[in-house]
Amino acid sequence: MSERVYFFDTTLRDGEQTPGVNLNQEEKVEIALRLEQLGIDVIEAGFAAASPGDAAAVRAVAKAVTKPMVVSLARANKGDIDAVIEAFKGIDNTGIHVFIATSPIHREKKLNMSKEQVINKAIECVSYAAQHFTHVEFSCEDATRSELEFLREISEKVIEAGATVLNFPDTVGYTTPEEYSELFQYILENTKGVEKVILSCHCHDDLGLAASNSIAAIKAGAMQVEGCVNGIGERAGNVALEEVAALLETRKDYYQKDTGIVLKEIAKTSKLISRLTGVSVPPNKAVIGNNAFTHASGIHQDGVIKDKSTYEILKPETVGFMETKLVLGKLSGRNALKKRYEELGYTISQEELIDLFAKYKDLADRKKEIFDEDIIALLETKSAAEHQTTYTFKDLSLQVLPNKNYRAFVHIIQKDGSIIEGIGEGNGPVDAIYKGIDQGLNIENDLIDYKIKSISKGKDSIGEVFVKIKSGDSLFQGRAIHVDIIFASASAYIEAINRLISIHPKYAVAETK
Ligand SMILES: CC(=O)SCCNC(=O)CCNC(=O)[C@H](O)C(C)(C)COP(=O)(O)OP(=O)(O)OC[C@H]1O[C@@H](n2cnc3c(N)ncnc32)[C@H](O)[C@@H]1OP(=O)(O)O
Ligand SMILES: CC(C)C(=O)C(=O)O
Ligand SMILES: [Mg+2]
Repeated sequence: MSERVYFFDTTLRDGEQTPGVNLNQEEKVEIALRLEQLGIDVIEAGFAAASPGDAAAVRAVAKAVTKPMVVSLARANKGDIDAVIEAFKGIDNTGIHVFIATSPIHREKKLNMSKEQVINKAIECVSYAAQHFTHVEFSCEDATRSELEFLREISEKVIEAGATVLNFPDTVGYTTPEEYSELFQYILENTKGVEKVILSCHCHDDLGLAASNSIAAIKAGAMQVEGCVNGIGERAGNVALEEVAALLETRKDYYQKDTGIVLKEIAKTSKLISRLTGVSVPPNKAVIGNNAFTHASGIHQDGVIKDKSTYEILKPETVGFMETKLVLGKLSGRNALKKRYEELGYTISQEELIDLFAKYKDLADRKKEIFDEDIIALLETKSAAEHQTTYTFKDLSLQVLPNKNYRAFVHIIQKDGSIIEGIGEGNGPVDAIYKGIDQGLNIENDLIDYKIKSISKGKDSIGEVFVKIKSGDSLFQGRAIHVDIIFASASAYIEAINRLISIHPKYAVAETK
């Protein structure tokens, strides 16, 4: 049978210790209500002794939620404990979290206390707290740099004094999965009265091991895991609770643990906390990052199109995200391109796909991100090419003249494959190019309109050029799209000229030139 793991969320206390984060009462209440939806068992709402504002927020949170137990942190001194008692006066389902450091470094350098003094302080404070609360968590701060025997000794004493939860924090993210699991095994095997309490783990991520250490503790017998949504917290942060929850769900086959977490609430909770704390979620963050369910490479995209389980161990819907995403880029393959066209409502044959894919790769080499507008534009390029009549733009080069004018050398391909060169000078590059085309093709017309706009997003967006030319009373338009707007400008102009010569007898000769 699966055992239950309790989730203790300290986003509102340790999470608020993230440099630069400051949550007011309203924000704490809003987050707490979300945490309740997420199925958190215990919410640490703050540190009542820290300020009158935090005491008020802790109280407001306790009044706002109904299901989770709400606790406040307190140092091992009467003043801090009294602040918690005061904050929770008259509110049910509240508790206290008392801590004192146990490691030699903290005892000697910070507290200036002997082992005996630390134990006596802990007993005195836990006893006092237990007179006011039925839920009393006691934490051995910096447990992972403390002597195991001392942890056992203080644990036995605080259990006797009335502690109901014992927490062994890896305060500075120093431990490793093997070592942390040995700590829990040692406490479980050697501590008198341990069967009466819940053992808890609390991991910081200084060496990137917070999730591994938490899961090792759970495997070794910890029944409660403490952490913050989005992994925020002091320094490198606390373990990201959503990672532990997703792991226990995904690997239930191995860990066989139940939790009260409503996984589909994860995305909403993460977004709210990111917004209210101002701490953004890195795109590659496990479970909640923007890229966590996004596939970018052709081989992976092909696999996911065939069956999502090839590259997804967790469904995005399970944790409240909308869907698996395939992003088109330089590394995508034909199958992903075809699927995107289909999603956009275009039916593409295999032959068309071969042609489009070549153009797509050419575009992807030039552009960082490919948007839907880009691939639709590729289809349009294709149909423009099909309509192509007499002339096609080949290439050009530009010179800046000493008088700041431009000289353009334009190469145009005729239907029979021969190349025409035109040379033109103008006060800008497009002016010079258009004069070069006119000169090469010996065609007179007036440019009536020239418009340019970007089709998709970003600095490397595709440009669309629209031109209108006039010959006699007739107007002819041309349109072209390309990453290079100079190329697009020349192609659009030549397209307009193709239309002109196709209906203008005067230029019929031009076709056979
Ligand atoms: C591992 C953790 O995350 S612990 C939680 C950390 N969170 C916070 O500190 C946020 C809230 N803190 C605060 O607002 C302030 O630090 C307060 C109001 C709690 C205390 O402020 P001050 O009284 O000015 O003390 P200050 O913060 O400068 O120093 C801490 C004092 O508490 C003592 N102390 C530290 N931990 C404990 C403890 N668990 N039990 C008893 N005393 C402790 C220190 O030795 C120091 O004592 P000293 O003044 O005699 O040297
Ligand atoms: C107060 C304790 C539980 C803590 O946050 C830590 O040791 O990291
Ligand atoms: Mg902490």
